[in-house]
Amino acid sequence: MDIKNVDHIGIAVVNLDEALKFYEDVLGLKCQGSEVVNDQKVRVGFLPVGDTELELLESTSEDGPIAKFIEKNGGRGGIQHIALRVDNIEDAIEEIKSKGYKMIDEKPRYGAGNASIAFCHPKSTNGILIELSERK
Ligand SMILES: C[C@@H](C(=O)O)C(=O)SCCNC(=O)CCNC(=O)[C@H](O)C(C)(C)COP(=O)(O)OP(=O)(O)OC[C@H]1O[C@@H](n2cnc3c(N)ncnc32)[C@H](O)[C@@H]1OP(=O)(O)O
Ligand SMILES: [Co+2]
Repeated sequence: MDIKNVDHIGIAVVNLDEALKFYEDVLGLKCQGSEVVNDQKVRVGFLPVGDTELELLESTSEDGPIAKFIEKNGGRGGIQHIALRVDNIEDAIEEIKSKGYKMIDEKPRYGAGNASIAFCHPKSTNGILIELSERK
């Protein structure tokens, strides 16, 4: 598998606009717009940092993965996943499965900014939720 770089770090936040005050006004990062990804029940804000990005994720639904993460985390946000950029996501999924590890997504799904994404199960990754991301 050819991992290019850390595509982004996914950070769950209770409220995106509120969280951006710290990341923009204090850290001086710039949010390059936001997007609702209905498939994941999230509203996403991207803040580039060098050759990677912080992905701030606010839940758009009480039963989405970000809402569940925040609930289990005592009502606070936190680092929810790390996304690695791959060349060919179908090949990456097949390689992980063929080596006996578990994918949450066995087929690529829509990701923010029109990426193709798939999550590996935390049980297969020593407790980290890893997202594979291929950008066109
Ligand atoms: C927009 C897009 C993009 O980049 O383009 C995104 O990123 S969307 C980002 C949001 N979307 C996603 O996260 C989609 C993929 N995630 C999921 O399918 C789910 O959140 C799971 C990861 C399967 C967890 O589901 P759920 O909380 O219902 O299950 P569960 O409570 O039974 O958890 C199963 C086990 O995984 C662990 N677990 C749960 N969430 C975790 C996380 N974020 N990092 C590490 N471990 C985690 C739990 O502690 C538990 O371990 P124990 O069994 O040991 O207690
Ligand atoms: Co992500």
